[in-house]
Amino acid sequence: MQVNSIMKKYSDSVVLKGVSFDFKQGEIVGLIGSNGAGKSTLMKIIAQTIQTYDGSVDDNTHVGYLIEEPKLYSNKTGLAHLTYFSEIYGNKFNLSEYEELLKGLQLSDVLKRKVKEYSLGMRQKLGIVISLLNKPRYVVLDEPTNSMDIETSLEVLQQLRKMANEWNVGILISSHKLEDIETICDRVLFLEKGNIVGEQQFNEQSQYVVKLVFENPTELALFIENQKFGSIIDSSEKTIQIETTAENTEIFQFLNQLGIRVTDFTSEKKTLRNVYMNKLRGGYDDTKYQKLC
Ligand SMILES: Nc1ncnc2c1ncn2[C@@H]1O[C@H](COP(=O)(O)OP(=O)(O)OP(=O)(O)O)[C@@H](O)[C@H]1O
Repeated sequence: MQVNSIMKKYSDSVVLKGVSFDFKQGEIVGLIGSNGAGKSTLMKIIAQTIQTYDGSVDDNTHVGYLIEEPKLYSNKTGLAHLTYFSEIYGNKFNLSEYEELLKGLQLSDVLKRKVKEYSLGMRQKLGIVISLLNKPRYVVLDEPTNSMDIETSLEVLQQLRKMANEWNVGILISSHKLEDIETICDRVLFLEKGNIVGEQQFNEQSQYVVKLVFENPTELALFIENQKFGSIIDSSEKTIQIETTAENTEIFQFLNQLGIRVTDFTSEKKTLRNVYMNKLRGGYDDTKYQKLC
């Protein structure tokens, strides 16, 4: 799917300012950004529930979506919802096709219960299954795990990964739960004030951000000239930061070979939270998260 230069205005306020990106079937792409950044608006445009905007979205004819709360009927059972929504999409609901998914989401045993007896998380999970009923090539999920506990979120994320792999569905998922995004996504887009301001690719290997402080600029220059650990993300007179998959011991051995002793060394696992906070939000202030009462 190709999203081209999307612009959206509400009255005088421009909430999307020319957003472009693409994503493939089978790929899971995360969308993160502050409150009001424009994530839901962008997702509604892709899902075609908003139709007035500038720009274009190619290949969005087979899109399933769950944006905000799922629209459910409290007096109807889960099964009745699946039958009803399948019919809306012109299909007959075939339980065997969705059995594994429903089981994986712990919904099989509650399908005959009325939705008014469902917890928030169960409703959300039913909404996810409904979004998959029209055999979509792409699914857009706006904060699908926001009302779920850690274990339930993980169950859902596992099932979404399976859907992406086995049904070749491309998934665009937004969340403020960065750990969820990090667990499931192949790639993450950062949306701020209506613009995509960054992108992060995930690979299998752990990445570290290593900071080294040298005794003098000459030693720093010697290190830069010879190092093959990874890309340099920042450097000053005696300090350097690199992104690397190397373990600390490998770096120390290398420094020994060069005859260099550093005056400080820190290594931090690169998480989505520290990339997001450091690069895009001007730093991560840990003190804000100290006990507040
Ligand atoms: N129907 C609407 N009419 C007017 N303004 C709207 C409408 N829907 C959204 N907005 C405004 O558009 C901006 C983007 O909202 P949107 O819901 O897309 O952000 P978001 O990134 O999904 O936020 P959140 O993380 O809080 O869900 C906000 O300033 C919001 O107030």
